[in-house]
Amino acid sequence: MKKEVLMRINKLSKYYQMGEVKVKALQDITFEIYKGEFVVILGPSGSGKSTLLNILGGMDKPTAGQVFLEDEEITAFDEKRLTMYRRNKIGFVFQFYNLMANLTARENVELATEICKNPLNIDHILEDIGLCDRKYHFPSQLSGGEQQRVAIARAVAKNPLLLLCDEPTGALDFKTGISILSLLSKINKEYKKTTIVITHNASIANMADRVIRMRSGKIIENKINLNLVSPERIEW
Ligand SMILES: Nc1ncnc2c1ncn2[C@@H]1O[C@H](COP(=O)(O)OP(=O)(O)OP(=O)(O)O)[C@@H](O)[C@H]1O
Repeated sequence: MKKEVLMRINKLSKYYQMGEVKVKALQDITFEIYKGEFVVILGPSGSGKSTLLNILGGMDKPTAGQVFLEDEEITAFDEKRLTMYRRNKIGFVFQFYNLMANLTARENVELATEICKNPLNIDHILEDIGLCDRKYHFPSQLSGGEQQRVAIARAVAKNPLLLLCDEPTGALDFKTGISILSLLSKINKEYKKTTIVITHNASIANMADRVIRMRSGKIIENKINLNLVSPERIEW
């Protein structure tokens, strides 16, 4: 079956001028993301993962190069179109959940869906994600794993084309981390959401359809994972 390209990244570079020194956070990066894939972008601290994710998510602009989502060049968007892009096309999951402390779990998800075009049914997602009996709790009444589930529900409820996850298990213990990875895998398959996870944790790469390895702002490897391991069997 021919794979359809969802996102095309073409000769992307990002430089920061720090006084006399030019920091090359991304150097001439080119790759494609296919529809339905679960991709892990793996690299040590400082390799450029967050810089890349911020550009793919429309939160930052590159120094050079382009990013296309389907046929649209997002790197050519003005601020207004970037806002719509972030709102409607991308679901974000961060290491530290970023929930609103004064809203319940359900309200956190609801708030995100109120401003986007094609939201999914909130209660259905909360049930699917295992938060049915927790939806009227505030973040402070939830464990870290439960808070991350709310953050995932919030991202998925927007019905985005792409889920961007930045170290989604970084603040969690091993067992809870695995349950979050299982959930992301389920969302990828059942909701057919193309998913990119960035991490420095090499074990997580075992569950990816494709692994892109970065070092010093460059891609050093981009390969299909032939030994796919289910999240429940990952260890670190
Ligand atoms: N706003 C900025 N100004 C100057 N340099 C920056 C800025 N953001 C990132 N960098 C530099 O760009 C390089 C890549 O950083 P980036 O945060 O993308 O790496 P990373 O792989 O995500 O690291 P980590 O896993 O620690 O978050 C680093 O050398 C970093 O110091």
